Order: sequence, then structure tokens, then C-alpha cells
Amino acid sequence: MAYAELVLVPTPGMGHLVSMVEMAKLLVDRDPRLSITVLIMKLPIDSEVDSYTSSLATSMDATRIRFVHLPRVNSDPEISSGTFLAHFMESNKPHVKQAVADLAESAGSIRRLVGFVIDMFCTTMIELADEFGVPSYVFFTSSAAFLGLMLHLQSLQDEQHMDITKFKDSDTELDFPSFTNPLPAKVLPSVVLIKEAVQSFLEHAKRIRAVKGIIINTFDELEPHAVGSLASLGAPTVYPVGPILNLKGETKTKADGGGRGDDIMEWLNEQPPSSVVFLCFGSGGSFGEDQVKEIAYALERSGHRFLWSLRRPPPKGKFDLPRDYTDPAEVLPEGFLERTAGVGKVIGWAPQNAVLAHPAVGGFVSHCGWNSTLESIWFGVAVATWPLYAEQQFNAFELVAELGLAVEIKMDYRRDFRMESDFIVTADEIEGGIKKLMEDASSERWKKVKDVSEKSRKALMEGGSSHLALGHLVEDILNNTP
Ligand SMILES: O=c1ccn([C@@H]2O[C@H](COP(=O)(O)OP(=O)(O)O[C@H]3O[C@H](CO)[C@@H](O)[C@H](O)[C@H]3O)[C@@H](O)[C@H]2O)c(=O)[nH]1
Repeated sequence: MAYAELVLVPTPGMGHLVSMVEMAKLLVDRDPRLSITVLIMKLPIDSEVDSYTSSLATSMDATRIRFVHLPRVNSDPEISSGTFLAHFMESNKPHVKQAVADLAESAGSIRRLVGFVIDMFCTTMIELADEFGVPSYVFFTSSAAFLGLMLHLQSLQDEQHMDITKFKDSDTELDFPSFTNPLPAKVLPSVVLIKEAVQSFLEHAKRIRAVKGIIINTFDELEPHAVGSLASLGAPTVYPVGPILNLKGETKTKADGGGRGDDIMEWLNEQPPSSVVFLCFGSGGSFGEDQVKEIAYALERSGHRFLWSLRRPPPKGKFDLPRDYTDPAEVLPEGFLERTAGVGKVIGWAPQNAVLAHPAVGGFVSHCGWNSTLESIWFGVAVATWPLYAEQQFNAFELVAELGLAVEIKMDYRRDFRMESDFIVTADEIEGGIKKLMEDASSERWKKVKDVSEKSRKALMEGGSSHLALGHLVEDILNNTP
């Protein structure tokens, strides 16, 4: 029997790559006839992708999932510019093509190429799938609502000739088919408000319309309205197969010092149930010293126990990922660590899933990256929103206003691509949000969080909505004849 081979093309950032690899595992676990090659493009910064993929290589069956690392390319624009990704993909295209040709040649009668699965930001690779005569599927690492937003904005631009960038700094609200509430322009992602970036961003939406199917990391019961609206927005068949989570925590990176976070777990074990607020801002989130101090004052004044993942921003003007502090005291208010020693803990990179799973954790101050959002839902932990960049403002709005699952610290607060901002969220605002989050365990919102958490687990069980959607996807893939 020849394996039906899929080529996966992820965007090589951890927020995208990890869920795509987990999706690959789901696929091969679901059907023994599938095998997968994941092509890893090399970013010009140390994105921790290499250490992640090598940690995986030891735990995976290489006959079913393989990683091919592509050569580093020269990509002209600055990584922080709005056009970097488009150039990066273009420069990588010949390498992707070569890798697939090599694969086809070496596979012989063992593997039969049946399709490409392409990350939502790698859509220029669709034409390579066309060249190889196989269909493309898109893997969408964010919400169904965000997919709806991309499709809607693209049709506003291309069919109604609207200049989307006019919404920059606008107080207007948009009628948005994927939400039951009007959408404030202030939560639009910055990429659609920047003239040099919007075009290539909306080109993704155009190309996405033409693929055979879109695999979305969401589940029907979380976003029923948004999922239901996609067909009318011109989406092809969608497969909501989520939540796809990395529950085994294989993202352990260099930045976490290689530790498993045993001291963090021991500390949590000593805290009362639901008493700790956890603060964590994803793989790219960090703050300058003034903002760090405001957070510290807020935590101290709130009187709540806390676990705070505090990370050092990259040097000014340099695009890189945050790293752990050797000594966080250098940016904290004087005496903060001593005064809060009994009730709080400041850490670097967090074992986030293990933390969210811990009964001592009662609330999560989050940047609302989609993976963190799904993880908070899975573990039934309510969120206070503090979005920073990308589509996080939009996710925060969905969580607070559309789904009623979160409280707001900030919603329309933006940073640029370099994460730099002079805007400060005050200690009062942060304290208010934390108190609201931690002191309403009997509220309607809290019940909703628990309810949707249960639904997320049911969705993945046999007969659940995501389990069924994955079955339909596998069936469709296996029917592809080259
Ligand atoms: O200290 C940390 C910080 C993060 N994580 C994990 O890292 C992942 C972070 O993913 P996510 O919450 O999605 O945030 P980003 O890394 O910021 O993800 C990028 O990709 C997402 C998916 O497309 C988008 O929703 C975000 O806006 C974009 O910034 C999650 O699994 C976290 O559990 C940790 O384990 N420990």
C-alpha cells in the first residue's frame, strides 16, 4: 500500500508552526494511510523553531511525519516591515518546489502526493500545488471570525473599491457578517491599516477562496455564528477541527533555560484553589520598564496572588523575540519581589498549559493570541484581555463582546511591528481588570467559560463536531487522485 502523502507548508513562527504540527499528528493518528512531510523555512532571526523541531524528531515516527529544513534565503526587506513576509515566501518558493520534487522522486511507489496543506500566510505556495497537479488546503491558525474578517475586507476592497486603510484611527463601527455585534474599526489588525501591507495581506484572502478546503483551529460550538457565515462570504468547504492544542508542552525552548518549570508547579501546589492570576503574553509579548512597573503596582494593590511571566524586550529598533531576564529585579519597583514573596512569583517563559491546568489558577491576563485563547477555554480559565499586536485586538473583542467569555483590561491598544509603544496602560486600569476577573466567580461569564470548556472537550471526542470534521477532511484527502 502506498501512503497518501501531504506536504505541509507552515509559517515558521512558533504561534503558527506548533498548531500545524499538532494537526499533522491528528491526521496521521486518524488514518494509517496518511503520511506527512513538513517543510520548514528558515527565518532570519533565531525563532526557536530549530530547537522545537529537533525536540520533536526524537518523539515521532519518521515514516509518518518528517521535517525537511529548507536552506536560508536572502530576503530584502526588514523583518519588521509590512512586506517582509511576502518577500520571504517568494524567495522560499524555489526551495519548496525543489523539496517537493525531491520528495516525489524519492518516494517511488511508497508515497503518492495527494495535496498541500498551506498556512494562512503562505498562500503564494498554492501555485506550486497546482504545478504538481494536487489540491491545496489552507490551515488557518486563528479564529473562524478572523477568516470571515479577511474575506469580508477583501470583498470590500475589491468589489466595493473601498480603501480599508481609511479606518485607521476611526471611531466607526462596521457591519460584519461573522459577528452578531457591530465591529469597532479600532480592533482591526494594524496590517490592514498600513498602505504598504494591506494589499499583500488581502491577497491571502483572495487566494484562500480558491483552495479545496480550509482547516480551522476552532470548533463549531465556540463560534457557531462565525463558522456559519463563512459560506456566504465565499469560503470553500471549511473543516473546524479544533481546538488543536499542544498539551504535551513540546515547545520547550532555549529561552526557558531548558527547565520543566518544576519550581513553578511546586509554588502553585501551595496556593489555594482559584486564587492565582496568571499573566502571560505569548511568544512575542514584552514591555518596557515603565509598563512593567505599572503592572507591578497593579498586582501589589489588587491583593491577589499572581504568577507573572515577565520577559525582556529585544533591544530597541531590533526585531527579535523577547528573552528571559537573568534578574527581573532590574526592571521591577524597588523591594517588589521581597514585598510580594509570599503571594506572587515572577518567572520567564511559562509552561503555560501546565499552569492553566493547575487548580490554583483562577484567571488569566492574556494577549489573546489564538492558541492562548483556545488553551484558556480548554482549561476553563476566564481571561482578562490585554492584546498587543497582530489580530489580538480582534480576538479580544470577540472574547469580550461577541462570546461573553472575558473581561477587558484593554481592547484597542496597539503596538507596531517592533512591539514599541509610548502608550502606557495604567496601574488603575490593570488593577480594575484583575479585580473584575478574580472576584466574579459566580457570574454568568464564569459559567459560560466552564460550559464552553466542556464543549471543547466534547468536540474532539468520537462523534463530536471536530472529530466528525476531521473524518470528512481525511476522506476528502484520500479521494484526491494525482
Ligand atoms: O511563556 C510562554 C508563552 C507562550 N507559551 C505558549 O506559546 C503559544 C503562544 O501562542 P499564541 O497564544 O497564539 O500567541 P503568539 O505566539 O503571539 O501567536 C501568533 O500566532 C497566533 C496564531 O495565529 C496569533 O493568534 C497571534 O496573534 C500571533 O502573535 C501558546 O501555545 C502558549 O501556551 C508558553 O507555553 N509559555
